[in-house]
This record gives sequence, C-alpha cells and structure tokens, in this order.
Amino acid sequence: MIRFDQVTKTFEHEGTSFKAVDQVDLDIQKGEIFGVIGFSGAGKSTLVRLVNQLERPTSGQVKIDGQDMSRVSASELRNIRRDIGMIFQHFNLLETKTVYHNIAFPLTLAGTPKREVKKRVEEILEFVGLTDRANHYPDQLSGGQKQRVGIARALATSPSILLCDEATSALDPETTKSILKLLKKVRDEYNITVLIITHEMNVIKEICDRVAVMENGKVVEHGSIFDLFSQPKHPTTQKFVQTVMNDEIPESILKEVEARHIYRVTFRDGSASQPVLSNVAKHFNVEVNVLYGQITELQQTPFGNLIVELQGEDEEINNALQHLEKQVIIQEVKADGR
Ligand SMILES: Nc1ncnc2c1ncn2[C@@H]1O[C@H](COP(=O)(O)OP(=O)(O)OP(=O)(O)O)[C@@H](O)[C@H]1O
Repeated sequence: MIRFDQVTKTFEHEGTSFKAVDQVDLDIQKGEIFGVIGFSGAGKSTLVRLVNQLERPTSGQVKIDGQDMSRVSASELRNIRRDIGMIFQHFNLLETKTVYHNIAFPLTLAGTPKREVKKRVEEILEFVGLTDRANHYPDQLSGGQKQRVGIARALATSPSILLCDEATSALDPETTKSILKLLKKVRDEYNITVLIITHEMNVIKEICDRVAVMENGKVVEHGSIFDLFSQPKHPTTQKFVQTVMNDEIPESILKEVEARHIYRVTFRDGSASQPVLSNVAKHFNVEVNVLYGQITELQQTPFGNLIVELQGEDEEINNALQHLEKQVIIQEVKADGR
C-alpha cells in the first residue's frame, strides 16, 4: 500500500546539508496500523510528510499502490491527497468555524453537492460521537473532542490512508486511550491504513500491528509489536520498550547470574494466561522462583516478561527448559542484563 524505497530527504541549511530521512525502506500493508517511533529529531514528521508529498524525497521513491508519488502530475497529486487524511498534535481546526463546518470544509473544497455534504458530515459526526456538538466552536471543546473533530475532518472525503502526526501527544492518558480506540475503530470499520508517528511507546503498545523505530533519519529496527516487545534488538528499541515494560534487571540479580540459573521468560500469543510456570514446577523436579517482571496487555492479549530462577539438578533444569521452550520465549540472563 505505502512503500518507501531507499528514501532519503536532505535539508540544506546555511551551506550544510542534513539527512532528516536516510535510506529508509518500509512496506506498509493495506488496513494495518503502522507506528513509527523515535525521539525528537529522529525524522518521523519528515517521513510522514513524504507520504502526502508535503516533502519530496531527495532520492528514492515513495509509492502508494505502486504509484511513484514523485512522478504524478499536479492534478493527480490533488486527487491522491484527497485519499490521504491527516491529523495533528494541535488539531489545526478552523477556530472561526463550527464543528460542522470544519468537517464540511474538505468536502466543499472538493466541490461536493451541499446535500451530500450534509449527509456525510452527519454520518461522520455520529461515527466520532460528536453529533450533539455540531454547532459548537473549537474553543468550546475539550482537547479530546477537538481531536475527534480532526479525525472526522480527515475522514470526510473517505480516504484510504490516515496519517497521524503525534495525534495524542497533547492529550491526557485517559483521553489518549479514547482517541486510540477511535483510531482502531476507523481501521476496523473502514479498513483504512493508519500510519501513526509518536514518541510514546504506550501509543504503539495500545493499537499498532507493526512498528518501525527511527534514529538519526534511519529505521534502526522494525517488525510486529510482539517481536519488538519480546526481543528488542537495537538499544533505542530497548529503551522505548523499557518505558512501558519494566524489563531492566536489577543490579542485585545481575550480580548473581553466574552462580544461579536465571532466565528471562517472555510470554506471548496468550501464553501469559496459562499456568506455564506452575506446570513446569509440577512436572519436573525443579523449583521456579519468580524474581522480577510484569504482565501487561499487547493488543488485548496478555503479554509479559518475567525473570525467573530455576533451582534443581542440571538435568532436570534442562528438561524443564526444553518443555518451556515450546510455550514461551526463554533466554538465559547474561551479566549485561540481556
Ligand atoms: N524544513 C526543514 N529544514 C531544515 N531542517 C529540517 C526541516 N524539517 C526538519 N528538519 C530537521 O530534520 C530533523 C528531523 O526532523 P523531524 O521533524 O522529521 O523529526 P521528528 O522525529 O518528527 O521530531 P519531533 O518529534 O521533534 O517533531 C530535525 O533535525 C529537523 O531540525
């Protein structure tokens, strides 16, 4: 659906050039919620702006449904842009227009007949749960309601792609959750491809199917959120995962890893809801001692990371490990904590 092929964007500033996006390759599938995470300045906004050609690549290609965006004519680009909705951190609503007219605006701009505009705006107002606010002005709304208007406006022209640029960064955690739930509903009911950029791993954890981690313009790691959360490889990914999953092993445990049998057990695909560890203790002659960790939820599926110690004869421990490997990811903890 959206393909980045060796995309580089270089900015020239006061005689020096700077690669904001550096040889990015990504393939985003139709109907998926794809997250791009990175610290400030990583190049996320530039990457997302390359999709609707608010920025043009210095080299490489951005393709939508196989069409190279830099080769389309100005009028084709206008049509393609109508098929790409965008929402922003600070909502970017027209303050002098009501909720109704903010949402109607892109339709009017596209020359949609008035009766159709009314039908579509009413439909979309109901979808975002703001029917009773149609005649309010943006300054009469909460942040969450403003973002709902932003989403409604972006959806008005029935796009097939929705770009979200830090769409929940100005919202409190509860409101963030409700907006993310709405974005999930957008994908589920309209099968829209959603590209989310954020610096918050919570957002990724809540709704994304896959994620790319950016640093200094490069994608340093990407994959399904289960893979990234269970086995983050790049140090930056590990830092982001640690912001929502406390998987950093305390010094007191690390000091003893050489002398003890300590393992990181990662539960995925629902195995966290099974009594995996107690079963192993029951069926093998080992004691399982949970030292540290937590279970949380990834896409409504229990997901967790526990640091456990196995005590017993070496042979029994090996048998228990072989059994555990069939159900969970199990890694011996090294002295460096990984
Ligand atoms: N038009 C521009 N001219 C010059 N440099 C730019 C321009 N746009 C972005 N940059 C630079 O490119 C880098 C990446 O910026 P970008 O906004 O894409 O990062 P980001 O990951 O979205 O960061 P943030 O979360 O802070 O917005 C930054 O160092 C920024 O200063």
